[in-house]
Amino acid sequence: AAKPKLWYFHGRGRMESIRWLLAAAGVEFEEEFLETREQYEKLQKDGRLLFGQVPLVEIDGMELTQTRAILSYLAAKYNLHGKDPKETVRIDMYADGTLELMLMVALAAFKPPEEKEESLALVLKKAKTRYFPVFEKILKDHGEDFLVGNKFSWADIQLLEAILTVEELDASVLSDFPLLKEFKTRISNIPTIKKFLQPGSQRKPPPDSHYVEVVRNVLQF
Ligand SMILES: CCCCC[C@H]1O[C@@H](O)C[C@@H]1SC[C@H](NC(=O)CC[C@H](N)C(=O)O)C(=O)NCC(=O)O
Repeated sequence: AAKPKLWYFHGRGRMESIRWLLAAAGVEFEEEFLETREQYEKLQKDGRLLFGQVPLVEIDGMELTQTRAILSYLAAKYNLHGKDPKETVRIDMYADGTLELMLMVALAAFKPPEEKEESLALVLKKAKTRYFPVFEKILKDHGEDFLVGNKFSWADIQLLEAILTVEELDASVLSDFPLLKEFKTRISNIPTIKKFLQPGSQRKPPPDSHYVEVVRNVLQF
């Protein structure tokens, strides 16, 4: 079967969680990077963007947009969702929370310097006081290796992405969360994830000014 093809900017943004999920599932994917307004307008003109927006993922003969919908489809397809609706809703709850935190980081890149610093400080505060304590307690309460059903799921992938992203803001952020530290080591050593964390993988770097400029130019905002 054809490899999934991802259409987005050459940066993290809303697509990075999709890259993480595919990589963790051991699925090879291709990428088309939007660099010009013309590319974006052609996707729109060709009717490939449901609401005129990217991420766009071509997979299984479909053209999928809406990040959460894409992630849910991929989680189900690659057996990274729950075994029943009760497990799936917990995975969705945990993933939704970490996705919100990731989006805050992504959007901060587009703010003027002082606002950006403020936003990232708020991300760190929320990670330390809202999100990470919740996940530390979940791991403590059920004493299992994974967040849900003692089986590796999309929620674990999202949490690792969030931990590594927040550590880029403050390397000591896990000092009060011993179980999250162990979780990070455990999940990072899963072979497909270990490979994605090596240099040269399709994982994208933090946003830089060039990336912000390209996105602004393509989306004209
Ligand atoms: C670091 C880059 C992430 C920040 C920039 C991204 O976040 C968004 O604010 C913009 C981009 S992503 C690009 C943006 N896509 C979305 O907003 C998708 C939202 C959708 N609900 C989803 O979940 O996929 C876009 O196509 N906009 C065109 C426009 O709406 O007319």
